[in-house]
Amino acid sequence: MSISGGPSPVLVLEGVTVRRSSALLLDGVTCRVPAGACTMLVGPSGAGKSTLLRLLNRFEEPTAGAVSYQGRPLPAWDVLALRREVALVAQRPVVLTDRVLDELRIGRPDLDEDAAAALLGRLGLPSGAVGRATSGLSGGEAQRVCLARALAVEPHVLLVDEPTSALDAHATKAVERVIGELVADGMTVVVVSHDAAQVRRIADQVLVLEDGRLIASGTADRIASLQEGV
Ligand SMILES: Nc1ncnc2c1ncn2[C@@H]1O[C@H](COP(=O)(O)OP(=O)(O)OP(=O)(O)O)[C@@H](O)[C@H]1O
Repeated sequence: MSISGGPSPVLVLEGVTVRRSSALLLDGVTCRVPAGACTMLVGPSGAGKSTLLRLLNRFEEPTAGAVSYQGRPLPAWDVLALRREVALVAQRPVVLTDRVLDELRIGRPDLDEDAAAALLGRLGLPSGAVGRATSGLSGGEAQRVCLARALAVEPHVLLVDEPTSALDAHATKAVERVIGELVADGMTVVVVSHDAAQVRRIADQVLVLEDGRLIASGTADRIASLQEGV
């Protein structure tokens, strides 16, 4: 149970600052990511959203402050073990193998073809996608293959950076539905989004970043009313 009595935080940031060269990417951010909920990171371009997301599985290191997962500071975790539990899907899809099935087996070599096809189908990809060459995937297809690759490992926490930025409305709906199902099944999901309507549809908690600082947090309704000046 958390100190505040709300849902237990699975990830905690305390006074996190990230400085690269002379740039201040994050400036003293303190926040909690509750377990089994969808937390969304919003804010203008360059606000530090991707940087914050990447801190959560040690693709970035803080210059000051600390991040902990399950009550343990991240440096106390074996980094590969951490990344199996806390999976990140980057904004730009990067495929590493020649075939979609091989891609989904990178972190889960025993994944059978039917399970892989079912996972892709949940994300709105057509049957047959599992047998395709990765070289012919569109940006939106590659984005979903990368999401499926992360889900194949069955992480406890899923970090996704603008997962629907290259998708049409139909595919966006499929991805949002899957995120909702994962959260209903107890997964913790953190999503970076620029889509205010999407935030209202799927966020349990919203963290608003601006110029590297956390300027507001709360439910989607609370954040919407703050932004409307109500
Ligand atoms: N290695 C780096 N060195 C210097 N500046 C950097 C570095 N990495 C990122 N930045 C800058 O830090 C700021 C925050 O970047 P970040 O990618 O976290 O923002 P963001 O909120 O995710 O933006 P967007 O919505 O455009 O994806 C940006 O101004 C970016 O140019």
